[in-house]
Amino acid sequence: METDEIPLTASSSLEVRSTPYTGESNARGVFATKKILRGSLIERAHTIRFSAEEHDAHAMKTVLQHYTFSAGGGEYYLALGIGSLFNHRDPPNVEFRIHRGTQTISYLACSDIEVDEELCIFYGKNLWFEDHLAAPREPHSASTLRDEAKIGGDDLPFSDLILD
Ligand SMILES: C[S@@+](CC[C@H](N)C(=O)[O-])C[C@H]1O[C@@H](n2cnc3c(N)ncnc32)[C@H](O)[C@@H]1O
Repeated sequence: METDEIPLTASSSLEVRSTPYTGESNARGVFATKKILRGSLIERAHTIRFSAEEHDAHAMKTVLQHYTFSAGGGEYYLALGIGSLFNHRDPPNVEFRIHRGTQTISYLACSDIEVDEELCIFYGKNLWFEDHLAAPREPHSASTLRDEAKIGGDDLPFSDLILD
């Protein structure tokens, strides 16, 4: 197989595509190539875990600060593979959970996802970029799955996590 024929992900239902709207030089996002049903496990990413000291002294001074999941309690996780490529949307169509024991992060569909739809997680309310996927808010919208499941606080970069 020629190099340019090798797909950017080996998954049969996901594809990494260019997302110029995010404004980075090599902007990417994760898209569905098949319909994904609510509740489906999309990905289980292995991670690199590091401490608050390592985060504050090193990671937060680099681009890694935009990729790091904070689990509270001085723990930070960098997801490997496509786990670091989900863009932000509120409301999201993907929820994530950090599994401390296995140092993994799982990503689950929290709504049905159509072919060619981008898969997005919720980063939290304090964003460090202009949100190009922001949807106009209903004044009295019903709570989402995320609101019901929320455990983290808004002081965390990613406040939508569920720990085990
Ligand atoms: C964890 S990375 C996501 C993957 C990233 N797009 C890439 O290609 O490496 C987070 C970065 O993606 C961009 N991003 C994510 N969601 C976005 C959104 N809704 N609107 C604009 N930029 C977004 C921001 O630049 C943010 O710092």
